[in-house]
Amino acid sequence: MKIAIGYDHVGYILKKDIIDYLENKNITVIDLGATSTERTDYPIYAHRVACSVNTKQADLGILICGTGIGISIAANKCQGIRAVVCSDPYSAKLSREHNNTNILAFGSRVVGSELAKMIINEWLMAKFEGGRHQTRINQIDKIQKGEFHE
Ligand SMILES: O=C(CO)[C@H](O)[C@H](O)COP(=O)(O)O
Repeated sequence: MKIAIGYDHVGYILKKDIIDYLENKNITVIDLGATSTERTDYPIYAHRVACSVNTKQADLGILICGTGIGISIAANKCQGIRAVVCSDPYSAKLSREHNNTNILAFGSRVVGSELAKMIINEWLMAKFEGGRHQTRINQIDKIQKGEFHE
């Protein structure tokens, strides 16, 4: 399993704990920055991680900014990306089971390291259920392509 991770200057604070956690699970981490706590712009890293997932260089992506909001909004602008911002493990689990999310985002100003790890663990353990949920994902894909009709 390969996971691409991206974060801005605020997410930088949490990134080492998260990368260590993933590597301890024998996951290959593709670190796409940022490179320091110097102020930067989160869409850059959202785009890098989304491209890594879309080109299948990574199986999944993780994004961190201050709240997880901006970086997940940016990722969701990329075709084929279903990014979720989570601050609780239950939502993370359901986001995979029902929504087949391929990017998990969270905020380093919202969750601490231990809660972030619990969220990641639930997200990674969960499996997409398909069936009626696939129908809805197909509808989302069509909305993204401007091809959706009721
Ligand atoms: O959470 C974020 C986006 O949703 C950013 O991390 C946050 O907006 C950065 O703010 P600042 O430039 O003031 O440090």
